[in-house]
Amino acid sequence: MRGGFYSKFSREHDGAWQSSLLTRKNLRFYAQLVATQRKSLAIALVVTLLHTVMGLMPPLVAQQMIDHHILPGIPEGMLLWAILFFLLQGGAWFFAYHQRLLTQTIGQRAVADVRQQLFHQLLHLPMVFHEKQQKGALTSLVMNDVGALSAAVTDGIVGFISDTATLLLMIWIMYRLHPGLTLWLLATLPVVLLAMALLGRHIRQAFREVREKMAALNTQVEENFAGIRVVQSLGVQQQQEQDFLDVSEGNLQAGLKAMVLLALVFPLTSLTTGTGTALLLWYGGVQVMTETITLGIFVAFLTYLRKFYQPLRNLSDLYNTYLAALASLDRIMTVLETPNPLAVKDALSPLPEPLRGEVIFHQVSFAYDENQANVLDNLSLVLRPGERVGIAGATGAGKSTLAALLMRLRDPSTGSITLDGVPLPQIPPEQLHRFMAVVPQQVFLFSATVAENIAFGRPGASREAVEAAARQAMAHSMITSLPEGYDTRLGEEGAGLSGGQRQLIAFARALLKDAPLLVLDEATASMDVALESQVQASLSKLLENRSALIIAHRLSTLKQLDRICVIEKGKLAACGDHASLMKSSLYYRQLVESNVVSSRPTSAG
Ligand SMILES: Nc1ncnc2c1ncn2[C@@H]1O[C@H](COP(=O)(O)OP(=O)(O)OP(=O)(O)O)[C@@H](O)[C@H]1O
Repeated sequence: MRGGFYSKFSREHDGAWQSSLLTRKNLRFYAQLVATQRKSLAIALVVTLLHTVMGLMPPLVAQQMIDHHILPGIPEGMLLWAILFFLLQGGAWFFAYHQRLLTQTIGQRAVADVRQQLFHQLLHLPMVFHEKQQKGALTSLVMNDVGALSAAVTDGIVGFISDTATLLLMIWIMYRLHPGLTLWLLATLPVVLLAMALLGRHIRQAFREVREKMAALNTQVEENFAGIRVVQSLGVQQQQEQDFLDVSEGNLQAGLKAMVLLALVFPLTSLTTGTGTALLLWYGGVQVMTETITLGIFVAFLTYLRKFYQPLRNLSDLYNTYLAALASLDRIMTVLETPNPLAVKDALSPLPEPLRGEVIFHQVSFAYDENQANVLDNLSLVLRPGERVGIAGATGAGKSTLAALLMRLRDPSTGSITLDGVPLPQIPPEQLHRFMAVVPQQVFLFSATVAENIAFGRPGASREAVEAAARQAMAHSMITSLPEGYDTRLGEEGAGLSGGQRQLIAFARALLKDAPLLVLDEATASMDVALESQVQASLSKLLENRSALIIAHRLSTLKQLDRICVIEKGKLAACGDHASLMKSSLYYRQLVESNVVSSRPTSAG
């Protein structure tokens, strides 16, 4: 229940994080992120430079006041200098405020864009991708990793320029004031940089560990809640709690380690500022006494010194933030760049409307994994327009897989499936999915109202349309008996409804979609006998003017259909109506005799 996708990415990344700091790929991605906001970025940069310059002027004004007015005792003009000091300081604050607003806006917009891109990609990546991922890790990717990227984009670009400019300008001003004193101060720099680099490295590692543990914790929480029925019914809460405690402890320890290291940053900076100040007081003080420098210059230096280490610390923080983001960026890029084998292949050829609706499976073979045996084997089947075809077969014969291929949740390994002569991969997905409505074996309902769940396949459908579909699906009386009828809010994954009730809602959902082809995969399997009989009775009406592919075990369902096709171990064994199959297909006869295809109410679907 742990690690998986997320930690896999972390491990892959471990050896690479230092070298991949500024790869062209990463830079291109950052550039793309802010490409739509070039104007805001340019304004932010101008504002940043104004803030930098204005912020560094006041000590020079103070120096002028001390050296040219206070020490010689000339009060005239002092007020003007004081006003200038105030204006510069006020201007610096004004621009600092706007710089923050602008950079936050740019960063948050960029992050919202990435989140959107990721969500889009994840919604479109094929089942084979999702089956290999843990939901918690994907949630962590969309939330935490994108969040880590946010800091790098928000503070990164403008922050880097602002701090570098501040540092360089400050050194230049100080050098102009007194080169000797400046070089004296700069001499302390290598020690400070080395200390910061060493500490930074450990902090980065600690934070990476925190994020990995967090992802594992996320996965564990999500899986336990998603599988709460299993956990409770097996009575394994204690074991799960213990597992949680272990991961949580790991997370705590990693967090504490990171905090201890972070706590060292402030004393370290204070120590370096203190050392610098002590040196300046001693060396600079002597210079003042020997009149090598003026008191004004000395005071200006002291003021600059207080500001000197801040941009350095910012740059080091920024470096950490960027590296932290890099680990996330890697994971995000890997998902964004995962090729989608189900993507529309060649040039799209929108089907001429109205569709005839002929579906042809031509020599279709399919295996879930390259190394596994074919689940469908050279299967050819034609669904004529308006035809209702039943699919029968033993458990595991490949019936649901056939439906999944038709819905293009997966593509055949070999062979093709065409709709009106056009291969499915060339049909725009919206058009393909408008063509069919599905009632799957395992119904998924969202934590929304019953009405919203029914309207899921046709957003914006009116309440009347929703109710009409529910009536058609025999779901109306069940829904009106719920506490708030159609407005009853369901729990996550439809909690609060029985399996049969969920299937009724899925039926209504499919009918509201009003698609020309209805795919039912054991759609009545969870209903009780009475309800199922009602749905059965109205099935032929439901199927009026529609083609249908109906996977069923129930003889009464299959008998209503135009044709029954029997699948035996992934191969098409026979097709025909019930009577002819009983005569011609030994396998079908066996299915009926062994009650796999059954008229008894206990059988599924
Ligand atoms: N996601 C998957 N990954 C790997 N193998 C799978 C997957 N889904 C199904 N299979 C395998 O493919 C085979 C056919 O499964 P499928 O669900 O199509 O059978 P079915 O005929 O619909 O069975 P049932 O009547 O029990 O629903 C089974 O052996 C099953 O184990």
